[in-house]
Amino acid sequence: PQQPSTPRQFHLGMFEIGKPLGKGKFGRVYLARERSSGFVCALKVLHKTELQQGKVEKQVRREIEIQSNLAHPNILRLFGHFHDSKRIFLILEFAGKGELYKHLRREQRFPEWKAASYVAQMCAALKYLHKKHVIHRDIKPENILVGIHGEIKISDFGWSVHAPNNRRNTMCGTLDYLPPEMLKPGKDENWYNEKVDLWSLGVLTYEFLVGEAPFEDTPSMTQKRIARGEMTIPPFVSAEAKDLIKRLLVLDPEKRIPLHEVEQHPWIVKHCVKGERAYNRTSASSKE
Ligand SMILES: CC(=O)N[C@H]1CCN(c2c(Cl)cnc3[nH]c(-c4cn(C)nc4C)nc23)C1
Repeated sequence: PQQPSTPRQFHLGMFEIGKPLGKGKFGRVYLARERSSGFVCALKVLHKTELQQGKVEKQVRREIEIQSNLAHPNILRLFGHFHDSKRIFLILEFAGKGELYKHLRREQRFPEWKAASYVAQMCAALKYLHKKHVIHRDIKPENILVGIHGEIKISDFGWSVHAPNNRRNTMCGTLDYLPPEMLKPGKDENWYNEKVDLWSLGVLTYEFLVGEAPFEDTPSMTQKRIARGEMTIPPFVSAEAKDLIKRLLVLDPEKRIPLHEVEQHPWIVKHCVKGERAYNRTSASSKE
């Protein structure tokens, strides 16, 4: 009988392991090729002992559960997972142009057309996530990869949760992207919703255009500046881009510009030429 296209069970012997692609907090990622189909992927290897020591097994289980059920061009696919006695293996989509933050550091900052294109793609991905009541909660350049055609893909769902979330979470890593409502732990449980990703999208937009995060400072100063929404946008940033950043970096989560308005924002529309306008432009130029 015909072998099913996506076998239920994966195991290490099915893969030819290639060069190391890099390492995350708890695992290394290798280029890999599935022997029978020749399919190229990224194999993330997590060591069970490290996960136990880091008390992140639940987080990894959640990352697997959430990312396995997502299928969107701007979200890195998790095709499957398997484990042996010592390790857990995640079969991930391979992003041909690697980590976005490396491109950002190399280019210092992105031209407005490129930043707007990336923000529009982030919008599409976040709309898809929020429709499924998934909050990513860790949107930053380090968690975004670039596909072979220059499209961006959100990766690392280690911090994502199903909304509404009212669990106490200890944060690690940079504070730069945390929204104010996640900084001041409420008397009751930490209550926040999808709108935390809107704040992070604002920080990301700023960092794409300026080359550094808006509240970057010492950790204690960063917390203060986030809580007060204290940031300055340099004069080389266009008025439209400044307007969008200001509408996303709003202290009150309910007052942040919603995703469908972000994608209609003049700065996004101006730079993300839709099909027909692009067509008219090329047909017009061919008449010249
Ligand atoms: C937190 C984390 O896992 N970070 C990275 C490591 C590599 N990894 C990749 C993952 Cl998970 C998927 N695809 C990748 N492609 C690359 C890459 C491509 N080039 C040309 N250079 C690199 C590097 N890396 C990946 C995710």
